[in-house]
Amino acid sequence: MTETPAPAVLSAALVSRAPKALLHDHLDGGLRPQTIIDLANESGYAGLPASDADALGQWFRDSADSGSLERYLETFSHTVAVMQTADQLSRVARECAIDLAADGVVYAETRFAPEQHVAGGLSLTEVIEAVLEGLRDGEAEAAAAGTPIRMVALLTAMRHAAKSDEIAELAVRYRDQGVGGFDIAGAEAGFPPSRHLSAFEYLRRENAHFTIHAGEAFGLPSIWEAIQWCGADRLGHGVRIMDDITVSDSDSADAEGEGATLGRLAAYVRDCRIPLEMCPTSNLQTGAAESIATHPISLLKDLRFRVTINTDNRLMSGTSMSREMQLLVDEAGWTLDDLRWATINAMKSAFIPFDERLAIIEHVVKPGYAALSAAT
Ligand SMILES: O=c1[nH]cnc2c1ncn2[C@H]1C[C@H](O)[C@@H](CO)O1
Ligand SMILES: [Zn+2]
Repeated sequence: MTETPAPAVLSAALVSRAPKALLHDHLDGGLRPQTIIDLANESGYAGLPASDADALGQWFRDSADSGSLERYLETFSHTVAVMQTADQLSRVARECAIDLAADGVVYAETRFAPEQHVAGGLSLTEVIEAVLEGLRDGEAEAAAAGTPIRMVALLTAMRHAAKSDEIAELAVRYRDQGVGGFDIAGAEAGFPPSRHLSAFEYLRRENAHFTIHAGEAFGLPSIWEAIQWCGADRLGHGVRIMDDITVSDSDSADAEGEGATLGRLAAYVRDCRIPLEMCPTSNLQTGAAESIATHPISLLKDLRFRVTINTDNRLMSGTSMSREMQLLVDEAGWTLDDLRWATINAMKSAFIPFDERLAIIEHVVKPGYAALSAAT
């Protein structure tokens, strides 16, 4: 993005200090392995594939590394199994806020599907309230530790199920209490966004925000429906927008994206500044991309799409915001200016009011990057 030469190396220490904004992180995909073990022991869940934290973490990473979204999603049965009481949900949410803050994340939206957490007898509202309480506790602890973070929850409906109307209503009911918006997730092929049209129409009537997982395991029709039928504010992943971009020969798009031609849908996404919640490591695991070096995120950055960097599932991908950023620096040549740009993109696209977004950009993100630039 910049004309100035990139520093030779952006060290891990420097990247970890950079302020970060995270729009796409699943609460049930980010548990600490030791917490899963603790909660399984306390609740009597006997289904874990390993009893030692390191081995369990490795099991999640390996099992999620299958090249298939459907198989990737199977690993969530273990995390969801230990998120069925209010205490369990609050603990996971509190630790999510603390872990993200310790990684330099200053603003995060974490998403979860309330309907997956009622097997232990909780109501949907009890699930939501337990998560919100944990997020508030985590924010307070992070602030006390000198790493303030603003946490927002997104409510997800599972796209194969039929709860989206109810979950959308809850997203509206809790919007002034820490819920920023709505999402649909789960297997994409065979479950187009338009299945949940009534939920999206309701949210639009209510002036509420939503994002849709689209263009991850399925291509342009899914992205097109998400935007043009459903009216999504943002795209979860959206990596397959590449199917509507022609690069004249594979190496010819230069650092400004010259040499690339956009189809109508890609042009619309760029023209309307529709944010892309991109999750590089997750895409390698589900087969949506081949390598970090060739991941579409870099071409989309050069073409000035509204690109953001995200973790998706920190447990399944063994990742963090710092790691995702560092991979882009080391393997795709991203600079500190690029990281700053993507962070501001994310803040501009956040599901909090405009004045609050601006305050974080002006008072946290820009000064943070200025201090890092001065240090390089
Ligand atoms: O990357 C993803 N694509 C589609 N669905 C996903 C992805 N990561 C997690 N999920 C699902 C599994 C979780 O149980 C659910 C709610 O967070 O969302
Ligand atoms: Zn996701």
